[in-house]
Amino acid sequence: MPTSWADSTAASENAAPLPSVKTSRVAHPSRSNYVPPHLRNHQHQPSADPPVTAYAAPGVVTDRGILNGPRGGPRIGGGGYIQHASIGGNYNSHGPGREAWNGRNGGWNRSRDREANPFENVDSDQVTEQENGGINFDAYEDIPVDATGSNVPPPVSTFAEIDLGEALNANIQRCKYVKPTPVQRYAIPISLAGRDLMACAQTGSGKTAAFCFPIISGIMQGQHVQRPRGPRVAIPLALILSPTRELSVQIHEEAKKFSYQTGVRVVVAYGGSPINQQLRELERGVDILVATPGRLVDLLERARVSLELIRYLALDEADRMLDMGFEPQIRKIVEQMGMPPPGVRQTMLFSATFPKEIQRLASDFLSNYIFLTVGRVGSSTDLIVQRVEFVHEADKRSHLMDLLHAQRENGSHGKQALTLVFVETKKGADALENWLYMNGFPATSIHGDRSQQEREQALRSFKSGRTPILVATDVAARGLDIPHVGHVINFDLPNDIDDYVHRIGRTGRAGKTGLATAFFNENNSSLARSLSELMQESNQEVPAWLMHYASRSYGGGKNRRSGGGNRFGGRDFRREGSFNRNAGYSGRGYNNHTYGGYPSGYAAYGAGPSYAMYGAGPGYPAYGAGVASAWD
Ligand SMILES: Nc1ncnc2c1ncn2[C@@H]1O[C@H](COP(=O)(O)OP(=O)(O)OP(=O)(O)O)[C@@H](O)[C@H]1O
Repeated sequence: MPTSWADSTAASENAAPLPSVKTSRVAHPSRSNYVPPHLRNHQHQPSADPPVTAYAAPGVVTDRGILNGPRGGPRIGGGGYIQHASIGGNYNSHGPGREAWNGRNGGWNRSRDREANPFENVDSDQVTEQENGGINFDAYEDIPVDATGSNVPPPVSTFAEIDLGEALNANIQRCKYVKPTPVQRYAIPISLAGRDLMACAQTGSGKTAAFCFPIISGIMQGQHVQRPRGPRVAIPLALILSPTRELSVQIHEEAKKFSYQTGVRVVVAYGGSPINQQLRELERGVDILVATPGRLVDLLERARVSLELIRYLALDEADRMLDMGFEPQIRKIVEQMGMPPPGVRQTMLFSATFPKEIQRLASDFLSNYIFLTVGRVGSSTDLIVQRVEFVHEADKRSHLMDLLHAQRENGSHGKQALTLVFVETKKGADALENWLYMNGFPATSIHGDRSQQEREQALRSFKSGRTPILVATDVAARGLDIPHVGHVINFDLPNDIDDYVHRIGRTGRAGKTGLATAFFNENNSSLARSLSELMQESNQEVPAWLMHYASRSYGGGKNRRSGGGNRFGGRDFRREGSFNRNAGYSGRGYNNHTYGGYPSGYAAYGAGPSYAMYGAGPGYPAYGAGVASAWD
């Protein structure tokens, strides 16, 4: 377990063993005040978020109100964030061509629109934290990095080494990003060189900026074709797709920060919220469209968006996007709606997990791409302390209660430390939220049966700390970057180990430490092997009983880790002899660069022998051509 990157404040909430449990239970709230979940949404007035409520406040708080609190307490309603809109200053134009296409075409009508300053809303705790140290990059120095493909552009060590444009650099500073994270160091130069990319890097390691920066910079500096001015058709230059609405909202917020005063306009479109509002935003011009697939297909079918000038396509959580549920929609968007083909557009796929079969599907969307892994593919970060406890189904609730009481008594659930509890089903989420409430724990929930308004409200309430427990289905498993999540509890374990990786990745982000607890029982036997492998790879203590289960289990069809072994290296599926789609992928010119713990100065590039190994870090053996990956 390495030292924490950043999070000295979280020291109390991570590695220390959970203390002895429960003493007293909180008195049940008065039933007369109890409002069941399905009715809670209808009785509140919009208001701004009140101050964070102490965890054991006398009133039990849900995301929609204090249910048994004192009279006159803060009312909680469905209102949005308070917007402190201010006027954006000059729109800097960078590089030739920017004015040419923006002023007259599909771009932003600057004279009419004033750009709100997205940095004015940044929560002050976050800023202070970042100013006080941000990421401890020392923890990254020996992270193994592997890049396969032809002529891999060299990485950078600082943002200053790359020409991202003055306005974007100013925003990077406003974000307090002092230097690029490892995935950014490699991915940004690759993308700026115009190359397609499939990138796999650990949760919370800064992938959003890794694909946003090159897109924004490219649009700022690019000579783009003039966009015809259709009456009502939006013609973006870049499309960023993500699997969930909340993640699209988050990417949009991030991208707006990065593109502040660059002249690049970012719009978001996602399901469950009024389409008319989104259409109005689109009509005002769009350079980068962030969207969920379903809503985008709707907009395309209404002919309100055209993809014919897409220059950049990014798929966040790309493996999820190409997994069974989404693949047909993604294929439709990418292959059948007029988007320029691979090689004409630039395509970037990012995730923390990339199963081999998904890589194969994804390669249809890419041209001569580079496969980049930063850290071990599909691994969790070592900064998350993982515990697995054997808990029978019938004992789960009381065990959860014990954990929460212990947290409370230890003061590790302070003002901002949040707990995310994953369950398998939507009904299960409602039931557990309810039960927590009945036991005096302020909780809210997020799942697919709640309205979008309720989902967003729940997330706000959780982020603000007003309801510091969020019960969630997998809808919250991927991508969400919620500061101060100190503990992720897998009340129900997922069936797929990759889902586990994403779930626990909601803590231990951006260099901070975190704690993940899983309740395991016979029903999870098929996960035992992949879970124990994952834990071993992340230097976690694996209980003997789990090893025992693992030795009896053959892995499930969905547990792609089955096979064991150290999986670093050899995971670009093109390395396997069977892949024959494009002769260029094998043999000459297809090189492998492994940078095991090299902080800078990557000497060898280009025409080395195929699968050459550069600076392999200790413990990360090189896999040559034809060596099977651990997924086999
Ligand atoms: N260069 C940087 N310096 C400091 N902080 C950074 C830097 N890059 C990103 N961050 C911060 O790190 C956090 C995690 O970033 P991000 O959400 O992009 O992670 P991710 O890799 O996409 O995670 P996930 O796999 O869960 O989607 C964010 O709060 C982001 O602001």
